[in-house]
This record gives sequence, structure tokens and C-alpha cells, in this order.
Amino acid sequence: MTIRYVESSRLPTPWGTFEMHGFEDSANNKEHVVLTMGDVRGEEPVLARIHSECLTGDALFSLRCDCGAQLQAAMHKIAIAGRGVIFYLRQEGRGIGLLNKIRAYKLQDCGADTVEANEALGFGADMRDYSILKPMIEQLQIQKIRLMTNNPRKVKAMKDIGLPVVERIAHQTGRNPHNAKYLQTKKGKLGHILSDEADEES
Ligand SMILES: Nc1nc2c(ncn2[C@@H]2O[C@H](COP(=O)(O)OP(=O)(O)OP(=O)(O)O)[C@@H](O)[C@H]2O)c(=O)[nH]1
Ligand SMILES: [Zn+2]
Repeated sequence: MTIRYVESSRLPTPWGTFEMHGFEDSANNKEHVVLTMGDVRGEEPVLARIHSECLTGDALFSLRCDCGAQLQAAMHKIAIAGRGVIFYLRQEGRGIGLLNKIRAYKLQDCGADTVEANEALGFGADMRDYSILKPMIEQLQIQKIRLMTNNPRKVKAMKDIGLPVVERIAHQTGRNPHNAKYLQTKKGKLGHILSDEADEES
């Protein structure tokens, strides 16, 4: 495995102080971050979010997707629980990278949906590889998780790397008029479990 643990530090946030753990992947020079709160080791399942980088949603307040709202909601829920983990994976644009995501957005501006846009650019609908989580989980001694996600692929991916998901917790927030079609495509083509009801409070 090409993932190496580098260092940890404190990360104060509006929701509380996390511990931030840095990892590097020598295969592609990607730098990944894991935030933990409380003692995540041991038998007791850990409240967890596996979050793929979305520069536009997480840092630039984009309303094209639900990423920023989901990240904040996860930090909030973990702070309330006092214990949890967020894997912040540098798999921008479902693994196609930022510039290709901009290309995909341009195609979506012209009428394609998020899956059609990826495919028109020669990519699969979702190019992410979750096996990189295995060394991170081992380093942090996490044994079981309760996963905040609407994406059944993430649950299956954890099974594939041998990390029990004892519960999937729906994580639906951030719906707005700009991302309605995107969320509909996630549900219809990518298999996300999304209700048409209003979002949960976060
Ligand atoms: N290629 C592409 N990527 C997008 C688009 N919109 C958002 N993304 C990326 O999709 C990814 C969303 O990842 P996550 O927040 O982990 O969410 P998810 O797999 O949708 O599942 P949840 O756990 O239910 O949120 C991020 O990497 C975003 O950059 C798009 O239109 N095209
Ligand atoms: Zn996003």
C-alpha cells in the first residue's frame, strides 16, 4: 500500500476541536486528511463520514451540489456525539479531478446530467477508489463504524476492505433549486437513497 501516515495536530472549528491526521499517497502525491474527535479506537462503533473532496462545494459555497452542507452537518453531528471521524479524501469530482469536473459542469450547463457529462469526457460515472481507507483505519485503530451517507456504494466499499458498517445513517441536507436535478440523477442513476421529503435538520 502506498499510503503513509505523516503527522497529527489539533484543528479547532466552529463545531469543536478535532484532531487532524495527515496521510500521503506516494502513488499519486495526493494528501489526505482524517479528522477525529474523542477516542475512536476500540469496539464501540464510531460515527463516521467518508467525504470526497469538492473544492467548489466545500470551500467556494457552490450550490451545484450538496457537499458543503453535508460536510458541515457531519462535523456538527460528530461534535454533538463527542466522538467520530471524517475521512476527507482528495478524490475531487468523484475521482476525475477539479479541471475535469469544470469540464463536466460545462456539459451540464448545456443540458447533460452528471453521469452523461462524465461519460462524454471518457470517464466512468464514479471513479473513486476507497481501498486507500484501509491503512488510515489501521493507523487510527478504528474497528467498526456508523456511516453517515446516502450512497450504498460506500457501504459496500467498506465491506470490501473489511470494515464493518453496523449502521447506515441517512445524511440528506443541502437541497436547493440549483442542485435539484443533480440530486435526482444521484438517486436515479447512481443509486443514492434520497427521499423526496424535505431535508433533515442539521
Ligand atoms: N464528476 C462530477 N463530480 C461531482 C459533481 N458534483 C459533485 N461532484 C463530486 O462528487 C463527490 C461527492 O462526494 P461525497 O460528498 O463523498 O458524496 P456521495 O458519494 O455523493 O455520497 P454521500 O455520502 O451520500 O454524500 C465530490 O468528489 C464532488 O466533487 C459533478 O457534477 N460531476
Ligand atoms: Zn460538491
